[in-house]
Amino acid sequence: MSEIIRYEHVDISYKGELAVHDVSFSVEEGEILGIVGESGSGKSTLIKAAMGLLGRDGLVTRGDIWYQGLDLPDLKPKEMRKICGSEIGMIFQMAGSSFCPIRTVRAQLYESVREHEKLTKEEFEVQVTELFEKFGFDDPKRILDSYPFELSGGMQQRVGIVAAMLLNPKILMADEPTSALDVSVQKQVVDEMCMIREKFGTTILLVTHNLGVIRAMADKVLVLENGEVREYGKTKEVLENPQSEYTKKLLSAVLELRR
Ligand SMILES: Nc1ncnc2c1ncn2[C@@H]1O[C@H](COP(=O)(O)OP(=O)(O)OP(=O)(O)O)[C@@H](O)[C@H]1O
Repeated sequence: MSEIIRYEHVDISYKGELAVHDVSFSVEEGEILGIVGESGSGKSTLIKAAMGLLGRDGLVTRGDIWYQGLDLPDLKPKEMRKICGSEIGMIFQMAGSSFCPIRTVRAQLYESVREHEKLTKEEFEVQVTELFEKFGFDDPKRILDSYPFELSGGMQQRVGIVAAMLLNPKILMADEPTSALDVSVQKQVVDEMCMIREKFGTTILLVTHNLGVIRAMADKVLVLENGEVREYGKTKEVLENPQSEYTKKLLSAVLELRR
C-alpha cells in the first residue's frame, strides 16, 4: 500500500485564532482513518482544510497537506473544484440538507456528474442504476424519481453516500456521517462505507464522536484535543491500550454512557 494523503505540521486558524496546531499524519490507499475528539477539538476543520472548505475566516497558516504531489491549501479555487468530488469526495452529517428540495434526485445527481464528466442522460442512467444496485437498493428508479423530501433522513444519507461515489473518488471525507441517524440506519451506513472500501478501494477519513463506529470501521485512529494530536495509532491498540490521559477519558465516558 502506498501513501495517498499526508498532513505535515498543519496549523489552521479562524480569524487569526488557532484551531488546529501542528497536526501530522498520513493515510495509505484503501485505509480508513478515524478522527475522534470532543466537540470543538478541530476534527471537521482538519478535513475541511483538505477540500478548501474553511470559509472566509479559516486559513491553513502553516504546514502542508500533500495529495499526489499537490499541496492542497496552495491550490487555486479552480484547481480545487476539479479535485473536489472527482478525486476527493465528501459526505456530511445530513446529506439531505445539501440536496435541493424542488428537484428530483436524478436531476441533481446528473448535474453533479456532468460537472466533471461528459456523459449522456442514457449513459448516466445505466451508471447510476448499476451503482445503486451495487449498494443493495431494491428500486433505484423510484429513488431517482423522488424529491429529497419524499425520502426518509436515513435514505437521504444513504443516497448521499452513493452520490459521493458516482465519480469514484480516491478519498472520501466523511464528517459525522452517522450521528443524525437512528441506530438501525447507523448500521446500514457503516456497512455501506465498509463496502466502499472493499469494492472500490477508497481511502476514508472518518470524523465521528462514535467510538463504536471507529471500532467497526477504522484501521487507525487520530485523537484530537483542543486542535492537537493526543494519540495516533492502530485502532485496536489505541482503544484497548490508550496511552494518553485524554483518550482514556474519552473511552471511560463511553463506558459510563453504556451503564
Ligand atoms: N467558521 C468558523 N469561524 C470561527 N471559528 C470556527 C469556525 N469553524 C470552527 N471554528 C472553531 O474551531 C474550533 C474547531 O472546530 P471544529 O468544528 O473543527 O471542531 P469539531 O471537533 O469538528 O467539533 P464538532 O464535533 O462539534 O463538530 C472550535 O473552537 C470552533 O469554534
